[in-house]
Amino acid sequence: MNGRATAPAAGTVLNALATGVGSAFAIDADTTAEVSLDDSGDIRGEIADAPDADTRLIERCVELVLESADGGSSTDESPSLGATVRTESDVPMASGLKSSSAAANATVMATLSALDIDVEREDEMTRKGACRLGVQAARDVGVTATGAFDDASASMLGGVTVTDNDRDELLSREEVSWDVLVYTPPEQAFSADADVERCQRIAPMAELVADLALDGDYGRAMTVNGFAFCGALGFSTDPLLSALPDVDGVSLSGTGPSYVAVGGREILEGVQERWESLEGTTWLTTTQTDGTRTI
Ligand SMILES: Nc1ncnc2c1ncn2[C@@H]1O[C@H](COP(=O)(O)OP(=O)(O)OP(=O)(O)O)[C@@H](O)[C@H]1O
Ligand SMILES: O=C(O)C1=C[C@@H](O)[C@@H](O)[C@H](O)C1
Repeated sequence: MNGRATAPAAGTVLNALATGVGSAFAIDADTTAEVSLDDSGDIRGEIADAPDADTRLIERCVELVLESADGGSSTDESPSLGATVRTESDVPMASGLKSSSAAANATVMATLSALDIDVEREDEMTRKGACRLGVQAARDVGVTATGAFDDASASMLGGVTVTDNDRDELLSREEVSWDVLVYTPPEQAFSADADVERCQRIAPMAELVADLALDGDYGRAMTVNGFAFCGALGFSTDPLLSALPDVDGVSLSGTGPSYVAVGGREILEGVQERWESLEGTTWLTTTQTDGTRTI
């Protein structure tokens, strides 16, 4: 009774902290989860290379899947299921690249796979249903401001999504094929610590970004988002300015500290040279359209 799944990280088009509407795109950098079911009654999480990191999110994901699969059929006499869950990730935690959504999706999918439940069959558990369990887990353990259904849906479904995080509703999804440049400074910014009140002050800008994103004008949407949220969250706009005007779009990703840019490959290589003079790491990748998969 083992399951393994991998989920992509994501970059931001629109941060949902201002209005509850958000938009994100899956990128080709993965978090993998391995779940092993047992009859211990305990759920124990581990994060590779981060022995002191908070494992409550992935433990809660396993717990919610077991509860929803059980449907209240277990009795006092039946052995209670337990599990170990271990994640391994290409992207650093709390860096703005949606590692929490990827970890939640990979864990939910790996647990479903260990239980032999197929998310592609409507009568069992849909992909969106699986995604909503991960969002619920994130809310339960307090690692998110809005639930982050935007990040979670991009990672679960692949492509670029626009969502209403107040209602966990998908407003649009499109498969895109972009080159992506990522810059991650050597620090962490936890979404749960972000100043939501300051973000709410830029709601008119967020509404404009949502309109652009829903029109498919993702590049300009990202750039407006970048300037607005760098201001609200106190991050430098220098990486945005050094990427402009050549890129199609550039933004702070999530609640920072990473930045993402999209555009032609050669243009991004030029921006990478400039971003490499900053402290931290940069890498070139692409968008991802398959979303979360069992492996
Ligand atoms: N690879 C992982 N394995 C298990 N749990 C993780 C992993 N990555 C993140 N988490 C959980 O998510 C929390 C960090 O969430 P947070 O939303 O701040 O980061 P993020 O998703 O990288 O940022 P953002 O939402 O800005 O993209 C961690 O404290 C941990 O509980
Ligand atoms: O925690 C949250 O609710 C969020 C965090 C960031 O990734 C944002 O980009 C996202 O829109 C919402």
